[in-house]
Amino acid sequence: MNIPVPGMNGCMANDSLQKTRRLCPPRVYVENWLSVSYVPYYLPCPEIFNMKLQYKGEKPFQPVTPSQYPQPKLLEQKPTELLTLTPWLAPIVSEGTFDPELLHRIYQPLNLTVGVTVFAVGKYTQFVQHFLESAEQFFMQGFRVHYYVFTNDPTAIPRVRLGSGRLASIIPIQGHSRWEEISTRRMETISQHIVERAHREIDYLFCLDVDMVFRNPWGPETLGDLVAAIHPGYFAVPRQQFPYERRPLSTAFVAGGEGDFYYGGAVFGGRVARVYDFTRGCHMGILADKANGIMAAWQEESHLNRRFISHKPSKVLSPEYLWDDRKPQPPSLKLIRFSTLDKDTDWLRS
Ligand SMILES: CC(=O)N[C@H]1[C@@H](OP(=O)(O)OP(=O)(O)OC[C@H]2O[C@@H](n3ccc(=O)[nH]c3=O)[C@H](O)[C@@H]2O)O[C@H](CO)[C@H](O)[C@@H]1O
Ligand SMILES: [Mn+2]
Repeated sequence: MNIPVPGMNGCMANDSLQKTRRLCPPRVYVENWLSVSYVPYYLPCPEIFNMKLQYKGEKPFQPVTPSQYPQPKLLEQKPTELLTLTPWLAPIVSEGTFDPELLHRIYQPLNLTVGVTVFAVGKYTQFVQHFLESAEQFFMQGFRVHYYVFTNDPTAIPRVRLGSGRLASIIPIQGHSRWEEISTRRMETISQHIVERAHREIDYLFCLDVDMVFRNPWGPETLGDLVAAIHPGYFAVPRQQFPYERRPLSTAFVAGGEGDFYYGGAVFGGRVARVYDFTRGCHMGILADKANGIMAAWQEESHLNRRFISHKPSKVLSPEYLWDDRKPQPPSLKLIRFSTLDKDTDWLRS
């Protein structure tokens, strides 16, 4: 009696594989009618090469969070001590939580190139010089850096002297009359730029606002798969008061008990492939909203916050990395690394 061995069925049963059939080894019958096959390791069994992994689509590799759990509070322990781990065990980076020299020695041999996208459309071109000069002083010192400056007016972008291993590309884009459109379109432009070009040129990418300035070192402690920064205005606020999009019609909708931190749209990043998925996902949400005639409360920042709830950042930057000059420095922040300038918003957006 011939008891088929499950693992061999594919090889033996396929009529089109007569040749293979001849190459399969004879079965050996042992006690209790157990059939055993001795299969040479390199037995040609061509159908295995036709077997493809069935990719199941996008599934976040992390706990999904419709569940209610207590809001993580950055100032949970003492008013001057920041939380250092999120509930999903991602580090929250702030001064004193890392050794900059050790991290430098760990990351330096990897020969990484870190990209930066920055948008300067219309009057916002005036921020580029200060942004780049301060970045040259403080951003990823000792690493290769590629700034991608997107603008509707390349002639208005100043030529800033860059250190060795650092370069800037000026990329022309279309301008839009409404500032909300300019800000929101960044998700689309960044994802396209990664596909068309940046994925070949950089390892990590940070996407930053231009109306900002670096004031202290920003180094490899910020590198991670997917990185978010806590917004300076909401780190001591109950989640119910976060300015999420609250209308269920929007794809950026966040329900009452949801949300970890309120993140700023001015700083996010990660490994280039992860930033691609992230910006593309946000862009899809923005497109769906457009089709439904709705603009989220804080434009792409609302979509970014929605996405970070279901696609948790692997690293969170404290407000040291996203401060606002219009606020006094609180005792909980030992230093300010990157901050929004006090700007004349009405004039800029007019
Ligand atoms: C600190 C922080 O998290 N800031 C966010 C916040 O307000 P902000 O007041 O910081 O927004 P903003 O005026 O800086 O605009 C965002 C960015 O878009 C670019 N831009 C905008 C308008 C324009 O005419 N030309 C131009 O180039 C520029 O790079 C600017 O930095 O909300 C915005 C969306 O509403 C974005 O999510 C910002 O990142
Ligand atoms: Mn800004």
